[in-house]
Amino acid sequence: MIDVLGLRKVYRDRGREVTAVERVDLHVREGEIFGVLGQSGAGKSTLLRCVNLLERPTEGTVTVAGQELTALGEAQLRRARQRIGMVHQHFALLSSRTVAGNVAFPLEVMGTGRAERARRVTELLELVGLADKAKAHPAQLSGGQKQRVGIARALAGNPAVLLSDEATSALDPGTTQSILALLKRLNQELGLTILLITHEMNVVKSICDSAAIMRDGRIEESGTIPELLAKPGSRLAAELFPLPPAEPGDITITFTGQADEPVVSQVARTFDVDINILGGALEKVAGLSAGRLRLRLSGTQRAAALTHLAERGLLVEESR
Ligand SMILES: Nc1ncnc2c1ncn2[C@@H]1O[C@H](COP(=O)(O)OP(=O)(O)OP(=O)(O)O)[C@@H](O)[C@H]1O
Repeated sequence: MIDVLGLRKVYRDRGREVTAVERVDLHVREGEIFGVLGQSGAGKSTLLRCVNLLERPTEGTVTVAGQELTALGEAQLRRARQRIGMVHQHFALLSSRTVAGNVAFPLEVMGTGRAERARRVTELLELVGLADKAKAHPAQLSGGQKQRVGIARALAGNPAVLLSDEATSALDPGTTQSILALLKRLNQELGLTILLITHEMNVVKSICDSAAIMRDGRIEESGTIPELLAKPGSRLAAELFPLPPAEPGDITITFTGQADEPVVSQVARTFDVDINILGGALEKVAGLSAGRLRLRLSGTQRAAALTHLAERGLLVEESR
C-alpha cells in the first residue's frame, strides 16, 4: 500500500547540508498498522512527511495505493493527498472553528456540497465517539478529545492510508491507550492502512503489526513483529524486553506464542541441567504472547538442551 524506495532527504540549512533520511526502503502492506520507532532526530518526521510529499525527497520514489507520488505535479499531488489522512502530535485544530467546523474543513476544500458535508461530519464524529461535541470549540476539549477531532478530520476524504505523526505523545497514558484503541478499531473496521511514527515502545507493543527501527536517518531493522522478535540480535526484542547485562555463556531465549508451555522445566528434567533464571519479561505484542528469558545453564548435556530449545522454535542466543 505504501512503497518507499531509496528515499533520501537532505536539508540545506544556512549553507550546511543535513541528511535527515538516508537510503530508506519501506514497504507497508494494505490493512496493516506499521510503526516507525526511533529517538528524537532519527528522521521519523521527515520520513513521514516525505510519504505524502509535504517534504519533497532529494532522491527516491514514494508510491501510495498504486500511485507514484514522486512522479506527480502539484495539482495532481493535491488530489492524491486527499486520499492520505494525517494526524498530528499537537492536533493542529483551528481554534476559531467548532469541532464540526474543523472536521468539515477538508470537505470544504474538496468542494463537497453543504448537505453531504453535514451528513459526513455527523458520521465521522459518531465514528470517533464525539457526536455530542459537534458545537464545542477546541479550547473546551481535553487532549484526547482534540485528537479524536484530528482523527475525524483526517478521515474526511475517505483515505486509504492514515499517517500518524506522534499522535499520542502529548497525551497521558490512559488517554494514549484510548486513542490507540480507536486507531486499532478504525484499522479493523475500515481496513485503514496506518503508518505511524513514535518514540514510544508502548505504541508499537499495543497496536502495530509491523515495525521499523530508525536511527541516524536509516532503518536498522524492519518486518512484522514476530519476524523481528525471531531475528538474532534484534533491537526491537531487546527494547521490548529489557534484561540485565549478560555475562559470557549466558543464554537469552526469545519466544512468541509458546508462553503457555513449561519449556524450561521440561528441558531441565529431560537433559538434567541446572537452570538459573537471571531475568525475564512477558508481554502481549501484536496480539501474541511473547517474551524473553535470560538463563544460565550448567550440566553435561547443556549443548543438547540448547539444541532442543532451538528445535522447539525458540530463538536461542549465547552471550560471548
Ligand atoms: N527543515 C529542516 N531544515 C534543516 N534540518 C532539518 C529540518 N527538519 C529536520 N531537520 C533535521 O533532520 C534530522 C531529522 O529530523 P526529524 O524531525 O525528521 O527527526 P525525528 O526523528 O522526527 O525527531 P523528532 O521526534 O524530534 O521530531 C534532524 O537532524 C533535524 O535537525
